[in-house]
Amino acid sequence: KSTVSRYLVEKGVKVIDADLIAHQVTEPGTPAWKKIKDEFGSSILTEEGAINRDELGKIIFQDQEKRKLLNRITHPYIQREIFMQILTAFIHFEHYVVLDLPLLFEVSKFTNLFHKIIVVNVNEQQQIERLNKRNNYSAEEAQLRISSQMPLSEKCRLADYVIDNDETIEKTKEQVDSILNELNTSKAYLKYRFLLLFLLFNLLLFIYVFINRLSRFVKSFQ
Ligand SMILES: CC(C)(COP(=O)(O)OP(=O)(O)OC[C@H]1O[C@@H](n2cnc3c(N)ncnc32)[C@H](O)[C@@H]1O)[C@@H](O)C(=O)NCCC(=O)NCCS
Ligand SMILES: Nc1ncnc2c1ncn2[C@@H]1O[C@H](COP(=O)(O)OP(=O)(O)OP(=O)(O)O)[C@@H](O)[C@H]1O
Repeated sequence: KSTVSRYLVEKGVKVIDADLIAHQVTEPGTPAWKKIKDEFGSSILTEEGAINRDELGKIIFQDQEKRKLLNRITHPYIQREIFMQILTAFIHFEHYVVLDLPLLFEVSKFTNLFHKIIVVNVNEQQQIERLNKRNNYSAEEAQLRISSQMPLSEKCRLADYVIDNDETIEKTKEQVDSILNELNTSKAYLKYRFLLLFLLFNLLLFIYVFINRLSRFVKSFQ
């Protein structure tokens, strides 16, 4: 996913990266950081007080309940930030945004809100080898991470587009280009814009009603 997202950014596409947001919302001193520290103890902190991501990863990828606990702590903050970035993109008249979401199918109930879903597919052997090369994970550690998610084959079945990332990055980029060409010609992204207009209208309506009620409340004391 990240390899495809980096290429999309090179092409000028607005990409919202859930992993990056997950790192940001768990910075030292954030509400999520405090909750993680309270629930998992200071043993998962570095000497500087930051989340020791390797240590926490070891815990949660071996223990489903602890992974669910971490998800319950972090996902509300991640989702809120994702929504804010979508709204910002809309206000900046972005035609569309790409959400880089590792757990779209596992945690999101709103897959139908997405105009198109793209899954980056790779065979499991490649996945393990690349994780080993990038993160120095053992085959077992890589397997634990892979098993913590929906099987890629299932995600491919649910996708509108599947990018086959088994071969060279150049071949992957060619597939991205053809999807972008198809997307840029489709008018269906209007669905996204309508939805955000609707959300913006409701937000403005809520603010108007709230101010109205507040002014009447204040007057009642005069
Ligand atoms: C466990 C943590 C500390 C490990 O950090 P680390 O820097 O090693 O990994 P990073 O955050 O870059 O994630 C790398 C990949 O791990 C996988 N992954 C991360 N969190 C999860 C999870 N809760 N469940 C399944 N897979 C996950 C995803 O494929 C992700 O792309 C971190 O992943 C985390 O805080 N996870 C909880 C928040 C989360 O669910 N993030 C996923 C995207 S929203
Ligand atoms: N086609 C490819 N050929 C060779 N290496 C690749 C290819 N695609 C990705 N890689 C490398 O494999 C590693 C994992 O790729 P990437 O970071 O894109 O995966 P990811 O889906 O974002 O993984 P995660 O879910 O763990 O964040 C990276 O080091 C990346 O450079």
